Amino acid sequence: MGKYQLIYFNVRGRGEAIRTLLKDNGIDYEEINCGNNWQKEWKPQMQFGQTPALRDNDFLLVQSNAILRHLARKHGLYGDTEEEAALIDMINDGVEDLRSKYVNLIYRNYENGKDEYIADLPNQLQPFEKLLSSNGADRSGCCVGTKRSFADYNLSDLLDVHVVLAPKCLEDFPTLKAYYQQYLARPGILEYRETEAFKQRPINGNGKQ
Ligand SMILES: N[C@@H](CCC(=O)N[C@@H](CSC(=S)NCCc1ccccc1)C(=O)NCC(=O)O)C(=O)O
Repeated sequence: MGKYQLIYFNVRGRGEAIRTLLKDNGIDYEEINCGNNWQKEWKPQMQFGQTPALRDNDFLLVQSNAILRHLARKHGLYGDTEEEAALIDMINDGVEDLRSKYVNLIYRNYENGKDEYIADLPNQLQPFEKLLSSNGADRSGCCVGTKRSFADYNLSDLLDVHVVLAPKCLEDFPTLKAYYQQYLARPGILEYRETEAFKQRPINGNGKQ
């Protein structure tokens, strides 16, 4: 099997959960920055005219959550039972709901919407706190069961960008805070976050965070 190619802009955005899954699991991949000639060269190749995309040999896949699930199926990151897989899907869909709200704030309503968004953030984080508390995720670092899943990389990245937006947003959520600190302490994540590639990469495409 050839090396995976992750085709995305040089931002964290919807690509970072994929990058951290690959890095933390020692899965080799090539990063392709499609920003240089997006409209003419890359956009027409994409099934929905969007990125991120994962090239897996001759197989090209778009939609960030489909990419996460594809890698999870191939690399044992989708739980041990059908019920665990369903719960992982449920949490990942919850992550997608909040990520969509975050993306809309960042790109469409930052100046006027930031204060209201941050004020409502506890209501958005509470369901994750309750779900992860019921699973002892503060100790295991796993949102479902006792094995990390693709939803852990997506949720951890979501918490990461929200801690930048609202540094104290986890102070009232001890499980989420411990779970996020567990993520940051993972050797693969620590090593990756020390790279220049990570440090120089903006969170979003418009410079807002
Ligand atoms: N559902 C898709 C969404 C992919 C997506 O939005 N990709 C963006 C890049 S990732 C991202 S979060 N972009 C934010 C752009 C945005 C601007 C304004 C409002 C909402 C989003 C993209 O390809 N833009 C270029 C283009 O469409 O020509 C996925 O999860 O991969």
